[in-house]
Amino acid sequence: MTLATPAYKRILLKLSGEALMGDDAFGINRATIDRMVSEVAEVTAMGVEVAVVIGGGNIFRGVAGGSAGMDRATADYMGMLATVMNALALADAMERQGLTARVMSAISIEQVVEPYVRPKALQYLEEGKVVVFAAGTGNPFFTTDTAAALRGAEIGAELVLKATKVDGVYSADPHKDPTATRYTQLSFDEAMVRNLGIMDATAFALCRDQKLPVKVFSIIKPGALKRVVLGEDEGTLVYA
Ligand SMILES: Nc1ncnc2c1ncn2[C@@H]1O[C@H](COP(=O)(O)OP(=O)(O)OP(=O)(O)O)[C@@H](O)[C@H]1O
Ligand SMILES: O=c1ccn([C@@H]2O[C@H](COP(=O)(O)O)[C@@H](O)[C@H]2O)c(=O)[nH]1
Repeated sequence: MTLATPAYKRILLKLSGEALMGDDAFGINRATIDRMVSEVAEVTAMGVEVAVVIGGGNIFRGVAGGSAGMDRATADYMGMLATVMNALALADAMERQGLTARVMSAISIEQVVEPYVRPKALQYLEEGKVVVFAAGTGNPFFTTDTAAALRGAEIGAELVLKATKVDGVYSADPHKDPTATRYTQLSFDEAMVRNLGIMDATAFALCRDQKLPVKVFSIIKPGALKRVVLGEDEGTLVYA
């Protein structure tokens, strides 16, 4: 049997918090998280080093708290703590499927998870452990997409994989505009000029400046993660 050769040695996978809900209205759907983890296990089995940034939209978004009258920075800290909960659930699901996972938090919460220390994260990746980065960038007014760009650049990932509920970048939000069409690829500048809301401008700009390509693909579609890692035609490539 010939084993497929991955196109990348080290990747940064951004998992949407909202995608963890599955068909539920809120929180973490057990079957959904287990299925996502089994897809991650498939690519680690190919020898790919995987770091994950997990979102928090299934639990809390600072912008929603802010618009409801809360202090925005306080609401953002709540959002970051939501990502810690998701990271713990994800690492737990990984361990139950035989992966070794380490959660590293950008906010100090040492009784719960270890702090983010870059050399330690690199060591874990070299040892074949999956590193789950929690608490985003550790700063309010940012997003976990920006955390994915930041950590991706820091660890020398070759690609940021944005795993989400849609199968790529569209000319408009496909959940709002049924006539929107999907791009196979486009540049960061095009994505920013056209104000495409799939990632925030800070994340796009950081990836562009660091020449770190982003692949947007569906985490709902079975096997899509593996196909992206194998360099096959899947989702949308955003390049510098
Ligand atoms: N041009 C576009 N192309 C594709 N999707 C778009 C576009 N504009 C907006 N979207 C929306 O962006 C969503 C994907 O973002 P997603 O919710 O995964 O990111 P997120 O907010 O970072 O995740 P989370 O906070 O849940 O972790 C899609 O579900 C889609 O509705
Ligand atoms: O660096 C960061 C990352 C996240 N936040 C807050 O957390 C929530 C959830 O993150 P998503 O990227 O929306 O999944 C976000 O709405 C922010 O409130 C942050 O402040 N800083």
